[in-house]
Amino acid sequence: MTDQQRPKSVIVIFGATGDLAKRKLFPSIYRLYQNGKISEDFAVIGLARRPWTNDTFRENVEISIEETVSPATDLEEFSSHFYYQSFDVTEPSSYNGLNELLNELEGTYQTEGNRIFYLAMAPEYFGSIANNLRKYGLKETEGWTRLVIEKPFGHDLKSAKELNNQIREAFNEDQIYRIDHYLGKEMVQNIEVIRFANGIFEHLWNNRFISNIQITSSESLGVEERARYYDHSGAARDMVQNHMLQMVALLAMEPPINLTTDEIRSEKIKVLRALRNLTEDEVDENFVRGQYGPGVIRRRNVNGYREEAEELAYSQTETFVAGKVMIDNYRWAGVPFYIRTGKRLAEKATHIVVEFKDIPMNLYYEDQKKNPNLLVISIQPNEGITLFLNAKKSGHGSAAQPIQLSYNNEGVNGINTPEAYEKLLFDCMQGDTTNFTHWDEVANSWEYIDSILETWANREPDFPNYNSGSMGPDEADKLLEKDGFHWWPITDVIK
Ligand SMILES: NC(=O)C1=CN([C@@H]2O[C@H](COP(=O)(O)OP(=O)(O)OC[C@H]3O[C@@H](n4cnc5c(N)ncnc54)[C@H](OP(=O)(O)O)[C@@H]3O)[C@@H](O)[C@H]2O)C=CC1
Ligand SMILES: O=C1O[C@H](COP(=O)(O)O)[C@@H](O)[C@H](O)[C@H]1O
Repeated sequence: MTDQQRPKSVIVIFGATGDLAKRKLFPSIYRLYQNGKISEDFAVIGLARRPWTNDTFRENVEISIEETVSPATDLEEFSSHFYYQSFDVTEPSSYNGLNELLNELEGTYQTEGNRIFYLAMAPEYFGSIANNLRKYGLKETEGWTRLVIEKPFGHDLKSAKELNNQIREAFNEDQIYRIDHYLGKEMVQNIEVIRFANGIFEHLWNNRFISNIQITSSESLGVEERARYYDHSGAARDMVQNHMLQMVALLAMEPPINLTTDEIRSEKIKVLRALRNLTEDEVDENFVRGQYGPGVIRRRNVNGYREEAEELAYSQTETFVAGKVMIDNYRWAGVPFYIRTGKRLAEKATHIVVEFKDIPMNLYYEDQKKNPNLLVISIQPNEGITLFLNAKKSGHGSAAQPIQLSYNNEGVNGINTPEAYEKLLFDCMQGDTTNFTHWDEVANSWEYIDSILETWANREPDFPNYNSGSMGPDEADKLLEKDGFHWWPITDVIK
């Protein structure tokens, strides 16, 4: 990439003293810089209320990178591109000051007027920030302007629509980048390639050959420092409405006619529109929620959710969701997509298991034990694909045994690395919205989740109902047992 081709811009981070900026955004920008993916002509403006100076900000940026990226070199030179402005988003006069700083930096760095506004703040501010950016002329530039919005995008369909209307008054859809960091994960992006670049899978990828699909995203961490946000959200809003349903969409979509953003998004939207909305009884039947109690994780005693912070003492918020998602279309009629996600589970891992239907008669297993073929897509911590087949047991006789064909994607990224954010920030700078969610995806996902949340709001949960260190409440296992299936173990098959 020549310097001319590298994206140039000023990145304005609202909420630059916060957790997301520290853990994901600064390290991502650094990795782009380190790998020569952004031009030397870049600047970052950090905004938040606390009275930091440029020096304090740069020191914090350097610390965050030292903690997350290795090796970290040239940190001083890198952090000299970072500027801080004490800024209260609720105070309109702040925006004039920001405009001045932007103009000044655009003179110092040849960023061609390109601006990214990254909203790494509580969602209640998103609408008014977008509006003020327009009102105070910050969008008027010779280059492009893009708005990156963190999740959660609304609290339900109604609030998401209101928020979207507010943002759309100031920005066009093609300027809005609604981030879902799962779409930046290497193996999530690989789902499309595995499906559409392999004849052997695509022919079998339907209700005639697949019995069920399981998606597990388990976390061993608890709520950590985010109790205020999380208790207002819960696992259904925090993980299912976005990351889990995005994975369902990628697994279930039809092949797009080409790889353009519009065609890919349009196929995903069709899947989300085909999700079977549930009646109250169906929610009871097909969805399970849980909240963690105390327990042991890797030989360490951990608190229950209600003991994590004072304000959680009587919380009714779910930290676990398992569900059976049905897609009412020609390809998937009758195939359950089981999803499962939760905090304080036995381990941190995200896996997809595609279980193929069994052969009509099994000649090779004396005990008639069934070993269906499985395709496992390992998303994290290790990345890869494993195909479980049956093959002859060595030696005499014709008995069969399960074997695995594995591909280990060498670029292991580990947990909690900025890698997904790095890719998405780069896409944003290139103007590529493919791996960001379109409003129609957000709206259809909310419509599905709303019916579940409305049912739950009318039921008193019996919490806590799973021990930390387990894989969630027993009901989550029963959900599959009723259909004659079971969760395949999440233990990483890719070593
Ligand atoms: N942290 C994470 O892992 C993830 C976060 N997100 C989303 O990212 C966003 C940010 O989350 P996170 O970083 O964890 O939140 P934090 O609470 O850590 O940070 C919030 C930031 O907003 C600033 N802020 C608060 N009020 C104002 C105000 N009136 N004017 C200006 N700045 C203000 C705070 O700084 P100050 O107090 O100095 O003003 C701080 O920098 C949220 O939407 C969250 O849902 C999404 C996925 C993961
Ligand atoms: O968006 C979120 O995702 C994280 C899990 O992300 P991962 O990349 O570590 O799998 C989750 O912890 C957090 O609660 C949620 O807001």
